[in-house]
Amino acid sequence: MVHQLVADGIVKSWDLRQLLTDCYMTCSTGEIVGLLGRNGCGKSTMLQIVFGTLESEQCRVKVDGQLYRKPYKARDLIAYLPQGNFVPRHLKVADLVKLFPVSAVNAAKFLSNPRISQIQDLRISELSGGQERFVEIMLILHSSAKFILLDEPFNALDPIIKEEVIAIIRSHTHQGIILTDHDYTNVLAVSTRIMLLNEGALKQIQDLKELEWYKYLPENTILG
Ligand SMILES: Nc1ncnc2c1ncn2[C@@H]1O[C@H](COP(=O)(O)OP(=O)(O)OP(=O)(O)O)[C@@H](O)[C@H]1O
Repeated sequence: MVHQLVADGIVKSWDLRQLLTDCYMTCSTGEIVGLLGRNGCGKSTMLQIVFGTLESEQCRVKVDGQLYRKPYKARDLIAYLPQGNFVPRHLKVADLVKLFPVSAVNAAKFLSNPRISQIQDLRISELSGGQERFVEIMLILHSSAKFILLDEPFNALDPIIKEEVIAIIRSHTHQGIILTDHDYTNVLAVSTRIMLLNEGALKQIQDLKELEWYKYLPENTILG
């Protein structure tokens, strides 16, 4: 069964500046929605509002028509990888699956990943920045949630690991994924649909040339 998340009428201001002006975002399971936009345009803000941890002037988040006021509190609904590191640093990698909502099957999959199994007995504080980010991405992707929000998943990862993460994200077709990252080439590579947050409005990108028209990319970046 395909599930659909709709975040409707997102309005958010900081002080006198209206950052998000009536944005409408959808994501179905099986989709990977790439959210692009310039620095400071409000991508992280939008993801936190959809997750439910940041208050907004207005936003209705519905999944399959049911309204959720605090989506993050609903069981198996939505998981969020924040921009900064979030796992407790004193814990061992193998113990994380006991703390986060991960099913037994998914815990086994998480631990059987070759990169994870190599470091499973180490504490988070003993990992490199890239290893820590990889662990966090894998943990969130292996949650039981129907929808996954990923804020800068490729940050700190080297090219080979980025490729692996792209393959893992693509394989999670039972979930709906919304991701944002400054590494736009990887966002374009992994996404099945692209949205651009531009001057407070969310634009559906049909033709990648539009990313130049909205001045997100320099002219002639997209060939053809
Ligand atoms: N707690 C806050 N108080 C005031 N302004 C804030 C707060 N949090 C974020 N902002 C402002 O909201 C704007 C959007 O921030 P946000 O982090 O959502 O942007 P972003 O598109 O994710 O940026 P980046 O691509 O640089 O990560 C920024 O101008 C930021 O200064």
